[in-house]
Amino acid sequence: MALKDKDNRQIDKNKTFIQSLGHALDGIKRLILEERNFRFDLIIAFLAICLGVICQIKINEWVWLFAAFFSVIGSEVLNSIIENVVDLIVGHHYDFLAKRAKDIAAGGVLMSALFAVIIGSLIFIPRFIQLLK
Ligand SMILES: Nc1ncnc2c1ncn2[C@@H]1O[C@H](COP(=O)(O)OP(=O)(O)OP(=O)(O)O)[C@@H](O)[C@H]1O
Repeated sequence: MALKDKDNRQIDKNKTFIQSLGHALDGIKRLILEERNFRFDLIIAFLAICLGVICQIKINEWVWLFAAFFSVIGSEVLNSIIENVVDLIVGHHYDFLAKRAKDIAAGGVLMSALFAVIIGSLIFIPRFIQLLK
């Protein structure tokens, strides 16, 4: 068993896979509950999957779609980590380095979102054009 303090707060390493999994699921729950942009990404991903099923996209298109999805999710996760670590270090004070770190992290999210828009457009726009013909 991992060591816990009187308030049941664990600070040492996980001892079992189940324990690690529990904390990882806690992290995902926190992202969903606390990060508005993360929820928005999940909704967009769900709509893209529905559209992919309706349009019967090819296997290589599914691969690109999921690559785009996980690229956005990955950068959102990195962005959240940076925001939390910066807030932990700086607290509620204006700090130029804090601004720089958070703005760069947000820039990373924007770039991966752009990548996802390009992938989505390459897959779906030709099909919409086909439908209009
Ligand atoms: N301690 C700070 N010092 C200086 N600027 C800060 C600080 N905290 C936040 N900022 C600025 O405010 C912006 C918003 O910060 P915040 O922590 O609210 O991110 P956020 O709104 O949660 O980001 P996201 O839109 O990705 O969810 C940052 O991008 C940064 O420009």
